[in-house]
Amino acid sequence: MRSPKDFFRPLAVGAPAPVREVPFRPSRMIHFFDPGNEKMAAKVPDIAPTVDVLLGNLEDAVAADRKEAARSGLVKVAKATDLGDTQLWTRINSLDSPWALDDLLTLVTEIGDKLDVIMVPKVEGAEDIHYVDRLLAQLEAKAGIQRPILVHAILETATGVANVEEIAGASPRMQGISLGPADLAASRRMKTTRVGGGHPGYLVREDPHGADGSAPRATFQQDLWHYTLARMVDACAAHGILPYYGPFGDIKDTTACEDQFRNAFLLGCVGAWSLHPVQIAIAKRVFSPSPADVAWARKVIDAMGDGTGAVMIDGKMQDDATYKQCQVVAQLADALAARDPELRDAYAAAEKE
Ligand SMILES: CCC(=O)SCCNC(=O)CCNC(=O)[C@H](O)C(C)(C)COP(=O)(O)OP(=O)(O)OC[C@H]1O[C@@H](n2cnc3c(N)ncnc32)[C@H](O)[C@@H]1OP(=O)(O)O
Ligand SMILES: O=CC(=O)O
Ligand SMILES: [Mg+2]
Repeated sequence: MRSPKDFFRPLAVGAPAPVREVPFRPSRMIHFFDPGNEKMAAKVPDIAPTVDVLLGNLEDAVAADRKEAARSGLVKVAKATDLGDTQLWTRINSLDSPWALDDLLTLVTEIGDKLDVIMVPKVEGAEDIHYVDRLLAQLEAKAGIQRPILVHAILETATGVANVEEIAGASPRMQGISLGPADLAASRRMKTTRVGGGHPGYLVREDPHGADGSAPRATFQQDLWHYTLARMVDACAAHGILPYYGPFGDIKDTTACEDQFRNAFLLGCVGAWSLHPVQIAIAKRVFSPSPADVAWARKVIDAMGDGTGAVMIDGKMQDDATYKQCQVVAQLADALAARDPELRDAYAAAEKE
């Protein structure tokens, strides 16, 4: 572990100074595309303005013989496209793969000034982040990059979950963590073959009831991911970085996708991955607080003055804690409204009601 005194020193001579606070930029959906797939890459100029984050994926879902095409495709897209204020991220290959080193060498030297965040898969502990941290500093110095590229970890191994707190605090570059339910299920030897979401077998059953205890008993499906997500949210909040739900693989089941995303939103996540264009609008809807909730939050903030004491609003007690809850909602709304004029108008209209 670096001494707290040295934590914010660049890790290579000539590298930019680390950030002291993770900038909060809207990232309701991290939209995955395969930069080596010409059809998908051609859609980037149209998709970019509709998403908060565009991510060129180099890892899983890109076949081994297409890894180099994906890497060079991302360089091409980044150089050719003006993304405006949409962030550009990449997911590199895992650190034990034959491709990760070249991913970092190529991307930082060729398009490091355009990349906001590098997503690192299968992070197991702080040592993985330390490795990427130092290498990025060396490459940033070599390429003359002026602002540090941030790092995002995927939580998708049992060891990673066991070490999530140290991962979250491993470097000032840490921007956030996403839950990776597919690899995590495999790593834990869970018996689901789905990418995220629930499972009909993971349930609790109502107690026996009726005259002889034989009445039909309701079952309630439970959330397989609740424990990990909650633990990840706490680790992120404790270290001032951002938590995300990851992929939902049943593209056709837009209802269950929305439910899973909403659980994550309510629990503290700021966004989720969109794997297909149909998931973009779902993430946008879910990870933007509703106009009614924003109007309520502002009403409480106004009524609470300096935030101390207690007041009643519409029969509900408000005090310092609810004031802080409402500030979370209002601050998120302000950040999203600054990026999204439609949302800004919806929030303004709801406040007038
Ligand atoms: C499991 C753990 C993980 O690691 S998840 C992250 C890794 N996986 C990914 O990144 C998957 C990304 N998504 C995809 O590859 C595709 O969406 C998959 C799921 C294969 C479905 O593709 P396909 O069968 O073409 O769907 P479709 O016919 O409904 O597509 C309609 C048009 O939309 C396009 N499209 C599809 N996905 C994207 C995308 N992510 N970004 C941009 N465009 C996309 C398709 O190319 C298709 O275009 P067109 O109408 O034929 O011109
Ligand atoms: O990479 C994501 C996952 O779920 O695995
Ligand atoms: Mg994975």
